[in-house]
Amino acid sequence: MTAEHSDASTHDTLIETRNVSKRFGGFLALKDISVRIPRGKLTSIIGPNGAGKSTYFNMLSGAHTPSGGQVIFDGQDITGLKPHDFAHIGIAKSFQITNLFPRFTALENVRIALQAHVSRYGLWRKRSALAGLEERAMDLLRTVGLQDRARHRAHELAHGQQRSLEIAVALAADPKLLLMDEPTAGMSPEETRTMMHLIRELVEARTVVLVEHKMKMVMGISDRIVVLHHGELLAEGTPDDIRSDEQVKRVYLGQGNH
Ligand SMILES: Nc1ncnc2c1ncn2[C@@H]1O[C@H](COP(=O)(O)OP(=O)(O)OP(=O)(O)O)[C@@H](O)[C@H]1O
Repeated sequence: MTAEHSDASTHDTLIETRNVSKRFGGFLALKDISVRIPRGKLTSIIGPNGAGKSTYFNMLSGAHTPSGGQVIFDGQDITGLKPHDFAHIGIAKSFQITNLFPRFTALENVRIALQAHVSRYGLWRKRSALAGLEERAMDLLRTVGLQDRARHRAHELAHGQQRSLEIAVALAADPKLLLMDEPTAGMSPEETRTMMHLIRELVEARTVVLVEHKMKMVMGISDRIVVLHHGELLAEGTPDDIRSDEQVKRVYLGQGNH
């Protein structure tokens, strides 16, 4: 199924790439990718190794500037904006690489992130904005299921809990779009289940895009799936569309991860 044939055009689009390409020297890593990511849904980007998933993710997060094409967010052309501007307009990302302060408690990590968000907008002048930070930090810890770990230092938390804490830190900026790069990487089956459940809960209030290797996992929780292959858009649609797509079957056949 291609972008033209999908029903994505009937959704309310939050972010969209129009004919986006990315060149690294002489190598074209992404070719004319046109995709609409619907608001309030979970969209997963999948594809075999080297398909261009990370490159595409980096386009959505602002880490890379497209070599061609446009990125439209909430109706505005944001192509070429600086990475920190992406954060300002409501795009947050949660990485595999930890960005926590390991010796600070879980609560302190989230409070610092909230404080950074509040001061960025000059809201610190309002005393009420600062006064509520601790409570809001606790609320965010509750959202990610870490309320019982608030006073634990980040480095004392289990791997899965650290990933959940990173999500709380990302949510501190109250993003419209949350981008997640392999949120269950290195997790135990139990931690993976908890994280999948959390991601589904997050989608109730915002738009989430994730890049994931685990095909089974994304099939179970995603509203929409984008499949990349050799830098091209191979297929796009609901998990059922993707499961029955002949081209996708061919690409994944024999890989043992479907
Ligand atoms: N900075 C770069 N310079 C040169 N080539 C790059 C760069 N980043 C990515 N590539 C190439 O672009 C292609 C797509 O890479 P990308 O990391 O986006 O794929 P991926 O689908 O995320 O792969 P994986 O599943 O292995 O992480 C690969 O062939 C990679 O070698």
